[in-house]
Amino acid sequence: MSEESGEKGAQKPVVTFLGPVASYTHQATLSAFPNSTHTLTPTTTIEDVFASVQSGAAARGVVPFENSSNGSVVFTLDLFADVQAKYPDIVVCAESYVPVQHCLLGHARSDQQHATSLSSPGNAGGAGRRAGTGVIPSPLSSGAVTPTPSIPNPTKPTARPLSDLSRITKLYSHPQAWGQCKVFLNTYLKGVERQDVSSTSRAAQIVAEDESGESAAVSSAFAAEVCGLGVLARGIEDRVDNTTRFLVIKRRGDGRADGKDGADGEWKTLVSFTVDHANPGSLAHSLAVFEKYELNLTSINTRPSGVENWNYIFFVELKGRREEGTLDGPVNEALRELDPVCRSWRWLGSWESRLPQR
Ligand SMILES: O=C(O)C(=O)C[C@]1(C(=O)O)C=C[C@@H](O)C=C1
Repeated sequence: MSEESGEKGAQKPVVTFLGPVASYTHQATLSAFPNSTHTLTPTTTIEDVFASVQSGAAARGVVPFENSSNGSVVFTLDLFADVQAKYPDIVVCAESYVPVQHCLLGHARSDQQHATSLSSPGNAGGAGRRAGTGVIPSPLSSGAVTPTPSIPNPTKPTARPLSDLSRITKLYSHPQAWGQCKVFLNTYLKGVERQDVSSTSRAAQIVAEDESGESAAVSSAFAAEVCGLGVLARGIEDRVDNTTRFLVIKRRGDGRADGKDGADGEWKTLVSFTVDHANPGSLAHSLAVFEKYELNLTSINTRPSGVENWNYIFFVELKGRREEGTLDGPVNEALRELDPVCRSWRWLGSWESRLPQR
């Protein structure tokens, strides 16, 4: 992403992001839009980000799109699907990859309390608050995981608790985070109730407000600092290379794409389309137009169409660029040929790839 997005003038351009502050989305936003040149405004939901950009209240918005181990952020895909036509002008103009290292945050116990709890007979015997749930008491455990039907081949968690977790009865996080920390959570906090909230930093805020000490959040070390929480475990994600891709959105026609014009960098394009499911070959014919113009499809996602059960909207990402305001180039050619073979389609933006080169 470049810093060139947003309007010029006396006022700093507004960039909205999924907040509150200290979310991973905030980190992605800071990496692209410094505070010194932009007004960064947190919103409560991903939909709020779309709404503020669509209305023009914000010049740019930053939303999570996909995680390397847990897949697509379906909330964002559904907003791009835009069944109610609320966000017709939203297009993607940049992307950012952020390494995500999750922590378990809570109220750290005093040394005295901690020592007492670790030496209590309940914990030494593996019982304690979650007796019978198969929880391995921490931090005395071996870190081994018992196979379950959902995890037939478990790996050991790489992280170990830094504090006693036996009093934790409720976990808060964004739903995307659970799937990124399966091994740690199933090992040390199996059976503990999980509450989905709007973001990982919101989870940290809620836990900070709960002085009982019985709740914990899957969130970031940054959020621990901002909310004054302790880090009960660090690096609890299943994979050390856990990374989330964020997209920057803008209104169509609002300035050029946030890349360097004329740069040799690789470009990506996102297109959505629906097909007539009763017509054999309609999906295959739709995909074939991209092959005809040698456009390399790098991903396909589907979501329920929202119109009729068992009908889908397809999202394809491809290598290539459609410049706003032109009708030339292979992406435009392919879209022209897509038109008669699909039911509906929408160009959702072209931007310069920021995928780190290996
Ligand atoms: O930005 C945040 O903190 C979020 O809660 C969102 C989100 C996501 O939806 O992917 C961002 C990064 C992590 O992958 C987990 C959650």
